[in-house]
Amino acid sequence: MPPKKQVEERPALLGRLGTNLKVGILGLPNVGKSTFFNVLTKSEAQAENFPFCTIDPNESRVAVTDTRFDWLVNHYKPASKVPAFLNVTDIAGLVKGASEGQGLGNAFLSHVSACDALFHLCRAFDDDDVTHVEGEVNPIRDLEIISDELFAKDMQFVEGPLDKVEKLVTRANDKTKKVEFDTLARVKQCLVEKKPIRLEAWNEKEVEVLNKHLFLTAKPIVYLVNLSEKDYIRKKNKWLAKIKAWIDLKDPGAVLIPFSGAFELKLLDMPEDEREKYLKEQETSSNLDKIVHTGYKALQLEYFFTAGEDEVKAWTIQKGAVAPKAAGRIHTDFEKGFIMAEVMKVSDLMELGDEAKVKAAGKYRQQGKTYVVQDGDIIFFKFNAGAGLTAAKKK
Ligand SMILES: Nc1ncnc2c1ncn2[C@@H]1O[C@H](COP(=O)(O)OP(=O)(O)OP(=O)(O)O)[C@@H](O)[C@H]1O
Ligand SMILES: [Mg+2]
Repeated sequence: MPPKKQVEERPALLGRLGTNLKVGILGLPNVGKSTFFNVLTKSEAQAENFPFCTIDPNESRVAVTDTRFDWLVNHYKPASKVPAFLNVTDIAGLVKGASEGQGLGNAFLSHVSACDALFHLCRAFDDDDVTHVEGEVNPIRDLEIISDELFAKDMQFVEGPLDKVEKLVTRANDKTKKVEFDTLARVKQCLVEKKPIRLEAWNEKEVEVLNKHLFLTAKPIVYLVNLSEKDYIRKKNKWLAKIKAWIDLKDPGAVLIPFSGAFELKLLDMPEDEREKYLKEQETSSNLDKIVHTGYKALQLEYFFTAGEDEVKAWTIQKGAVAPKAAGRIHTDFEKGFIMAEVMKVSDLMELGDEAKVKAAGKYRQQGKTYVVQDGDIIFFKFNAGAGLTAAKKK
């Protein structure tokens, strides 16, 4: 007998389609979420020492720093420069029982649902003046509380659709719903086992089903630990190793980044020269850039550049986007009339010094419709705008 045809295991992206994705800040009340949001996005959301200070979500965006972008700006000296941005949402604190309506309950969870990845912020700083809703500081317990609420909410989400599709498959013998039924049944099994949906391997058809539901435990998480300034500078805190062990066990592969709201607030208030002197003295640096990069990556976003004397710009795309899709970011006509993409790597340009040398080295390539755009490509699109061949102006 010939071997059974295997289901194609192509990696497919879990989550919403599009480039306007956002990271939400998740955590118990009063752990420093708004403080983090403010120092990150230079905003002035209310961040005071009382639980449920934030009720409605605050949204802002922060530029993604990139030395390659800076190099291009320095090289082309363009009239306009536009980096990539990370969209960030500060959400209300979640408490034990939120999935049953405690605290802000379901309103809160719908704010989480509207985000595509999460910064899970937990508190590891001691300060008797800052109220902890659970009494004393214990980030492991806090991580468990939040994680349990997300599992509980997903269980509520899956039960209705699973029930409905189960009836169609088992009673009405509707074969077209089989994949949906199997997928949702596996979702339920994951939740029973307390395995986040994001950790399970799904094929493309299953991902399609999952993306209709956008479960909370399907969203990637970056763990941030809010430390006192002193602990952040000395890179020591009694909870860090325990938190790392918890993540390795419950969410293997996820990233942990230490952070300090108090330290970042202090930096923000300093004039630049003073800040530099202080950082040198303390032999430390801010982790905000690293957090932004990690959040952007968690959203499965990347960018290509267009670069010229008019403009240097980073265009956000979803990982794995093919050239016409990327062209469509600039203008829908670029996608519709796509002919080819002329591509060079920013690393080649930086290494060789200018475009002519990149061309001479054979590293300026023409790519067709199936080309998967790579992070850091510099692209010049050619497209047909109906009345004949037009080259997209280098912007
Ligand atoms: N690393 C830190 N060390 C000491 N105090 C901090 C630190 N980070 C934040 N705080 C303080 O903790 C208090 C609560 O902060 P914040 O309002 O940012 O929390 P929140 O998580 O947004 O709360 P809520 O859920 O109520 O909106 C504030 O007084 C803030 O200054
Ligand atoms: Mg807040």
